[in-house]
Amino acid sequence: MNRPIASEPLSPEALEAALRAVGPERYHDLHPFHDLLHGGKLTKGQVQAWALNRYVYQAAIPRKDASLMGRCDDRELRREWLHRITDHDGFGEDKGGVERWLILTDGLGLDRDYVVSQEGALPATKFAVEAYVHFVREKPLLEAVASSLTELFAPSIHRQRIAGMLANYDFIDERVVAYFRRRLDQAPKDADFALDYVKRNARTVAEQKGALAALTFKTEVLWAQLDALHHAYVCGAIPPGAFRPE
Ligand SMILES: O=C(O)c1cc(C(=O)O)c2c(n1)C(=O)C(=O)c1cc(C(=O)O)[nH]c1-2
Repeated sequence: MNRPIASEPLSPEALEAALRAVGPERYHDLHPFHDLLHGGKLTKGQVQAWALNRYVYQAAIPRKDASLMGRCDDRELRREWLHRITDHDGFGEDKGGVERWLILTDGLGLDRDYVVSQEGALPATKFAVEAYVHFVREKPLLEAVASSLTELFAPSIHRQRIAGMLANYDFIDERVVAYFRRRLDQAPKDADFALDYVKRNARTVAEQKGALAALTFKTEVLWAQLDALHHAYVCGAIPPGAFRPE
């Protein structure tokens, strides 16, 4: 639950504490699908399904960041936000995070064109991811920034994933987990900047409630994707047209 905000705005420190408290209650590291994934309990086909669906999220991140920049009058914020797009799409020699994700799906034996086409992704994955892009495009800028704050909680799940998947699956190697190693450096810088921005700019009770609600919304975007994976690939209710492991 979000901490209730009374009639007085929180201090920046108390707001930070309230934002950080969302993670232990709602972040997707708590989802049972992640226990299965990191604990080596999935078949290769189920891991393929996760990677192929998660590609939809990866591919949308630079679009949502471009949306955010497209509506931002603050040059300093744009300067700081810009590298998020190149982190994923690449710049010059660096082919970027989307390419590293495709190295992961290549390593799992998935056909690149099929992954990139997103044809085999679950309906709920597409809806959840697109809801995030729309949220960032349409909500107040402060809430758009706050919705990225799940990244405060990402390094710990990336560390768990690297260690768990390397230890538990013979089809996972360093090349496949390179995406997550890179995020260990990138995510904390992004999250620190976004947190500082939210603390400086969420001054009224309404703005602080909006920031907390944005972060909660984002945890739901992530949770819904894992619910869909669990339903389809653990419970076995694969929707028509979605990827079917061999
Ligand atoms: O593997 C994960 O659990 C995870 C979570 C998140 C997140 O919390 O949104 C991101 C990422 N990874 C990630 O790799 C990434 O590039 C990323 C960007 C964003 C964002 O909202 O801008 N979240 C995340």
